[in-house]
Amino acid sequence: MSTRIAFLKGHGTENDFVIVPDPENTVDLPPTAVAALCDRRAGIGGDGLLHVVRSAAHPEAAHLAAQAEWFMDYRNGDGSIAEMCGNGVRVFARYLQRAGHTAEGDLAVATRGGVKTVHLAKDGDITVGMGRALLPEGAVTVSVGARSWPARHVNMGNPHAVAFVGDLADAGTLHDAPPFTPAAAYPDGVNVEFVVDRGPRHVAMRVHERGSGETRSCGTGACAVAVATARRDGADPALTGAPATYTVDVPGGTLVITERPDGEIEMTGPAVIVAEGTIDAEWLESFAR
Ligand SMILES: N[C@@H](CCC[C@H](N)C(=O)O)C(=O)O
Repeated sequence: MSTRIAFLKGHGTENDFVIVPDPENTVDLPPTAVAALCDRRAGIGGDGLLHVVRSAAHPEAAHLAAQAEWFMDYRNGDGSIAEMCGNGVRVFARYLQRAGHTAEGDLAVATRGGVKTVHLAKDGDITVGMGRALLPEGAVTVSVGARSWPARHVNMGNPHAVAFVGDLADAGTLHDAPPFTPAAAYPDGVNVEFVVDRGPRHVAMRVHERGSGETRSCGTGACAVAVATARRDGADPALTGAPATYTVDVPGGTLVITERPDGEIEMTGPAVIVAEGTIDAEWLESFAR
């Protein structure tokens, strides 16, 4: 009988993840294996994968072990690595709570984008301290077909380009990554958000994610959108001295983002575990080389 590897499936506002609990970092997960697991027809299916590892057992996180017991080794659906995943970190925390590794209250999670503090309510939404946004200078233009819009750079640990459009349908099918001018603006790729207004401090977005394609939500993207919208609205908390809270609708639900005058950003949203099972290790190993 072949060995089996545990997995779970979860989502946050329908940004969905394969979760692989691997406390001692013994499961080989090269990009080909991650892409196979995330394949929606031939695998389990997901926008990305959450590899749950003790920080002390992972070479990229061992230096953070004193601050955070667990490391979110996040991978995009194509197997590429990203610095941070805002929906993923909530689902990661929900898994740790369900597995009995943490209780309600505050939990520190190590990510490639630094240590994040997650606040878990018993059954309710989860709030994450997402850190500060960086707003690099410079302009880019994002295009869909013959139309183009200026986009704002916002870095949430990972790169985002935020474009305000007249209608979310303007983004088209988003089957492919929208092109940029200048083309070399994002040598490591970028997540692109298209945004419309819904009301006072209330926007809606669609996103094309680096490494995953169009997804139904992106937590870091929603934070980038809230930050870019606050600057557009003249509501930059560093200038007004008042927190700015935005409701961001995504195709898979709603996220609430608050930026404080010190620049710290909090995101609140749901996180749900929907299934668990086992992966055939022989099948997975067939993608390892
Ligand atoms: N969906 C995530 C972001 C995942 C990483 C992104 N695709 C990247 O490559 O930067 C989120 O909820 O933040």
